[in-house]
Amino acid sequence: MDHGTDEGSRYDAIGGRDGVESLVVKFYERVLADPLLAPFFLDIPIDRLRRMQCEFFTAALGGPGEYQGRVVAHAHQGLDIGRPHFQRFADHLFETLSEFPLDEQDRYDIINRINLYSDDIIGVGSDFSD
Ligand code: HEM
Repeated sequence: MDHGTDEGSRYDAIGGRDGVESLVVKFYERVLADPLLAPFFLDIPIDRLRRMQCEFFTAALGGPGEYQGRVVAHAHQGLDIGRPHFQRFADHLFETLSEFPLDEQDRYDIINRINLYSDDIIGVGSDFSD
C-alpha cells in the first residue's frame, strides 16, 4: 500500500505549518510581482489574505484545522477574473510548489484540486473558451 500520496502526508511533505506559511508567502510574492495579476490585489489587505490562504491550503493539503474564510465563489464575485488570470495564478502556484520537496505527482494533484475551483472564480464576464 502506498502511504506517500495521501493528503496528510502531503501537508507533512511541504513542511507542516511553517511550510504552508512559506509556500503562501512565496506564492504571493510571485502573484504580486506579475503585472497581469497585481491589479486585482491593489486594495486588498494582504496580511489577511495570506492568513486565509494559509488556512485554505492547510485544509486542502490535509493538515489540521478548518478554513474559516468566505466561500471561495463569494470571495471572488465581481472581481471579473478571466481564464488567463486563473491560468497564470495556477502557473505561479505550480512554480512555487517546485521549490518544495514534493514529487511531481503531488504537485499535479494539488494543481488539479485547485482547478476544481475554476468555475467558482472565473467571472461570468469572461467568454474565453478553450
Ligand atoms: C483556485 C484558485 C484560487 C483560490 C483557491 C483562491 C482562494 C482565495 C481565498 C481562500 C481567499 C480569501 C477569502 C476570504 O477573504 O475570506 C481569496 C481572496 C481573494 N482572491 Fe483568490 N483564489 C484563487 C484564485 C484567484 C485569482 C486567479 C485571483 C485574481 C487574479 C484571485 C484574487 C483574489 C482577491 C483579490 C481576493 C481578496 C478578495 C477580497 O478580500 O475582497 N484569486 N482567494
